[in-house]
Amino acid sequence: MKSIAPAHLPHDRSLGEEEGAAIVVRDLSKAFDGRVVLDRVSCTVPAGQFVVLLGPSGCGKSTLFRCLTRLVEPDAGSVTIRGTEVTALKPAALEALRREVGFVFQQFNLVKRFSAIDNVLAARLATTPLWRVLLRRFRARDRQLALACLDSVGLMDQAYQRAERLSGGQQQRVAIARAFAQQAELILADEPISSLDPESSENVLQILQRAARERGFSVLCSLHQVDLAVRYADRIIALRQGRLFFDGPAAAFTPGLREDLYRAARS
Ligand SMILES: Nc1ncnc2c1ncn2[C@@H]1O[C@H](COP(=O)(O)OP(=O)(O)OP(=O)(O)O)[C@@H](O)[C@H]1O
Repeated sequence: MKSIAPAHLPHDRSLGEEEGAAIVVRDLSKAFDGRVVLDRVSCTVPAGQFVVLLGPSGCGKSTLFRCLTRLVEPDAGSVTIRGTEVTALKPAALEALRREVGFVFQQFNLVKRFSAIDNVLAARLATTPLWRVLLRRFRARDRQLALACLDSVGLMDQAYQRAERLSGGQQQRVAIARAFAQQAELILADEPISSLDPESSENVLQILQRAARERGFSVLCSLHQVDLAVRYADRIIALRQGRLFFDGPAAAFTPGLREDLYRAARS
């Protein structure tokens, strides 16, 4: 890995900032086959903020995402989610923690032949007795919650439509409604708009931004679209060649920094 300049950190990261944070990453490192992909990355996702993770292709964004819930095991460093040190958890506790995180993926991960509402109800599986799942007899309160979540992403009128009949943007909104229905308060969205058209992309980002501003969710979302990141995010974390390049308010991510971030990848 090439040597690069130190990270741009507009704030001094104080312990105060980490207190009550949704995610605290400390000195996280990961190598694949001896090649360093994350190199002592430290960053913070404050509670109740919409944070966008940026960086050139191959800089380690997905690896960082996966390390957060140990879908990929980091080699060193720590991750703390809402006060729990994820990197110290035993398997059962790790499973329980993962159920408390709403995941949104690029490929939506819906059951295509199920209706929108049944896909959202999948978020309630962990707390629903098996017989109810098998007979698709979800509790009335779970159905009400699922409908409210679909309403909050503008899809109440599509609740009984099969997922496969919805547009890509609508399917991604169902996936977000499913994350809301988990009542997880932390959403990890890995490139959620990469297969969407511009209008649907903005729609999805508005929903994630509102989830933070109006509902107090903490959202970490990786994107390739810097313009959209600057417009929608409260905070930006940027990686370059596996190292932290920037961690601060979106307003402090200047055009010069943006140019540096992507120029390094081209050189
Ligand atoms: N399981 C793996 N085994 C070996 N190498 C891997 C593995 N996962 C990722 N890598 C490598 O790690 C580097 C970082 O990959 P990662 O997917 O984290 O980057 P990214 O920033 O998310 O890229 P993109 O924006 O293109 O999705 C890449 O060089 C990739 O080839």
